[in-house]
Amino acid sequence: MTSRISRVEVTPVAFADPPLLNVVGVHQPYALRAVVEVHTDAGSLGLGETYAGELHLERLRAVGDALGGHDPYDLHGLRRVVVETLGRETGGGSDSVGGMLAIDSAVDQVFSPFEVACLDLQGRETGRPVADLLGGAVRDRVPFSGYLFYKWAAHPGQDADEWGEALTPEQVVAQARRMVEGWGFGSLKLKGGVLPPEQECEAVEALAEAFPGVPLRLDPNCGWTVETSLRVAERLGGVLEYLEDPTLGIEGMARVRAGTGLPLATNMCVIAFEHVPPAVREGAVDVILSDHHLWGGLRRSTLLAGICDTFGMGLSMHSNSHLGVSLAAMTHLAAATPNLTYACDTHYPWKTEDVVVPGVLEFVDGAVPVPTGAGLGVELDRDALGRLHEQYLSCGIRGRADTAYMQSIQPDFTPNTLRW
Ligand SMILES: O=C([O-])C(=O)C[C@H](O)[C@@H](O)C(=O)[O-]
Repeated sequence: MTSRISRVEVTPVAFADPPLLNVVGVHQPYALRAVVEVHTDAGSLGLGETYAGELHLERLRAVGDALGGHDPYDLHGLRRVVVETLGRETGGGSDSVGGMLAIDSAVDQVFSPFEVACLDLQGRETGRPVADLLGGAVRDRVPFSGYLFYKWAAHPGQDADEWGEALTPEQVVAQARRMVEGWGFGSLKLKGGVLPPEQECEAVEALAEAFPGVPLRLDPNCGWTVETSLRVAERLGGVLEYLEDPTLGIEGMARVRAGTGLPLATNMCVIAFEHVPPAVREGAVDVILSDHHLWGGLRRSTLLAGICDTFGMGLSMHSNSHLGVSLAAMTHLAAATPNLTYACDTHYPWKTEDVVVPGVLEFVDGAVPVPTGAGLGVELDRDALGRLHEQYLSCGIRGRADTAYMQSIQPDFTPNTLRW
């Protein structure tokens, strides 16, 4: 008998997050995620993880309510349920709302954790890892990049965290050393857009000197004008493997790319399939950072990989603060993506709490061995899930607000987008 979805649980959680600085402000003391559980009448379970802003949670719950009786192997039907449910909610009708990027991208973001959960469930029922359901693993370990941030020593009113302050090139190098020694990362990415570009160039040059031969990336999240981007590209041309989102928009990125031989990467001007044709036409980017949370799940991310292959573009992977269910999904996806040409981003080393039972997702030489168990290969730690849910209820944070949080500390702060 075919199993049917009998129950969906959506549990928002909050986990401690250090004061990591970026172009729009600083991370709040807690990052939010939602854990999605899909249960069937046959007693099977599948897990997904996603963002946990309030509107997103509402949408997840609405879809969860609509999924009773659905076949967890029918992923096209699952997408139809998401489209119909969100369409009802917004007054829009179907997936072909074209130019309405907001609803298109909401469909992808809401669909993603349910698709991951259904694939996890299918894998558990068939005894196969999720990578096998995506075409099979082409690698048994997935390399990740050490993700460096400028940061304060502590959130206001708290004791210094174990990482300490990182505002100078020396402190950034010390942070990198800790990442490399602790996790074995073989490439490093610095989140920029925080300090004037000359200072960020000095930090990258210090990294190059401290870690000769290690591929480096700098990502100012559109903090710079085209002219500044070109100046930085010239200065760091011999040091970076790619420069990520130096400036705003497809047109701006195309102008930078026309003036430099340094590869340009993005997770900001190409974040949906409809952005690919103009980006290709304009010659805006060399590398796309995929993200299954944003691009509509694991199978659509493999579609994106095919498109990158077709157009000779490189493929890397983006991350936001996340927990173990997401890391497992990212790892299976990367394992089953032959043309993943760069080490993936991950925020994982920055978290001190998780919802999965430890032991499966251990970094070895900067890579995560692909879990070999059925499905995603990770199990929920129900005590931890309960604890982090309580933390969500008590922390008062209900959405990501890096700028507002920064302004509560530095009232005259405005985002650094195109500042320099
Ligand atoms: O590569 C990126 O743009 C990111 O990783 C986005 C994240 O939100 C990052 O900026 C952060 O965690 O502050």
